[in-house]
Amino acid sequence: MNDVIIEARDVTRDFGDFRAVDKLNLKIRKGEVFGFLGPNGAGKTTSISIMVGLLLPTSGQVLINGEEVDKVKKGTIGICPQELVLWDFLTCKESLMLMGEMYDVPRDELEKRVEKLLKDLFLTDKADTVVTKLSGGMKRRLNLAMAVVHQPEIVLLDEPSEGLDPQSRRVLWNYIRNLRDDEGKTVILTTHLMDEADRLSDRIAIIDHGKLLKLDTPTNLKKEIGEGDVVEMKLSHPEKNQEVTTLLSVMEDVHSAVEVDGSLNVRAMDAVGKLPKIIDAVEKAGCHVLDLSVRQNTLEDVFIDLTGTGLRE
Ligand SMILES: Nc1ncnc2c1ncn2[C@@H]1O[C@H](COP(=O)(O)OP(=O)(O)OP(=O)(O)O)[C@@H](O)[C@H]1O
Repeated sequence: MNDVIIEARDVTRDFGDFRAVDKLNLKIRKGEVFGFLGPNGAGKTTSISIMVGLLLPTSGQVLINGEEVDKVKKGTIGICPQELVLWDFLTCKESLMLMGEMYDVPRDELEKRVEKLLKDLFLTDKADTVVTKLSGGMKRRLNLAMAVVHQPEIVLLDEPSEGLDPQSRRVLWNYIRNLRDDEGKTVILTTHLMDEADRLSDRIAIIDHGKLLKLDTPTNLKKEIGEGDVVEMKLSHPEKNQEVTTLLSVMEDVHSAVEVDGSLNVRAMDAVGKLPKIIDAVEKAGCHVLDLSVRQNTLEDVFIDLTGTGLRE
């Protein structure tokens, strides 16, 4: 489990004079689900594309199983890109068979594999349906099946939940867990959904503006910013948000107070017990609370703590 399967060393990628990935150093372990979490444009797709050899870095190096990424043998990696790549006029079964043939999967093995994939991804009753007649969620599931038909060691999923309804998302999440638990695959995924990163990943790399800000397990990431709760408030006079934030930041036992998308987020131990004092501070600034909720720390709070802004999604 602790064997390193992919290592990025000082990976940097420029597009003209724009730096999309800035000195990325990380190791992905065999058999883990590794999540890249960051807002749109953070550099997730660029990073993972370099890590699996789809894109060259401007500088730096990527090793897969200790070898330069361009020497890795065909079929080691299965890629499920953000945009669907499907053959419109083939059926689900035909698409999977063709993909398997392209990877030289032996015929009898391939037939069994295709049957299992259709079943695992709830596409059996669509086996003979052409791609153009599938729903968006079915197309996404087929796209994933096509990425893994040849049993790659590493599976790369770029924003796999994009556009999926909650039911399809659950099917997908269970399947991703199965890939790790039953098939021993290493799964790398990108997402800007905190919930998805939290529930699926063994470890998460939080990136923004091309830089790796933090890498740890979801539990450790949340622990690091402190146990406790977050009070979210909307004030009657948003122009006073900054003033109230300053007042709250210096209050005893308040870890932090920041403005996020027009609301105030206050992190504190025993936030409920602190509410009278928090509300008092708001009133002292000459406004009142319009809306208030108390919740536990999430990865978004970790992100805010690291960057001072929300995930913007
Ligand atoms: N081929 C390219 N040419 C120029 N700029 C690019 C190119 N590819 C990516 N970029 C820029 O690099 C930055 C990172 O893009 P990237 O697609 O890696 O982000 P991302 O985190 O995957 O975002 P999203 O969640 O929107 O997919 C963006 O500012 C993007 O505009």
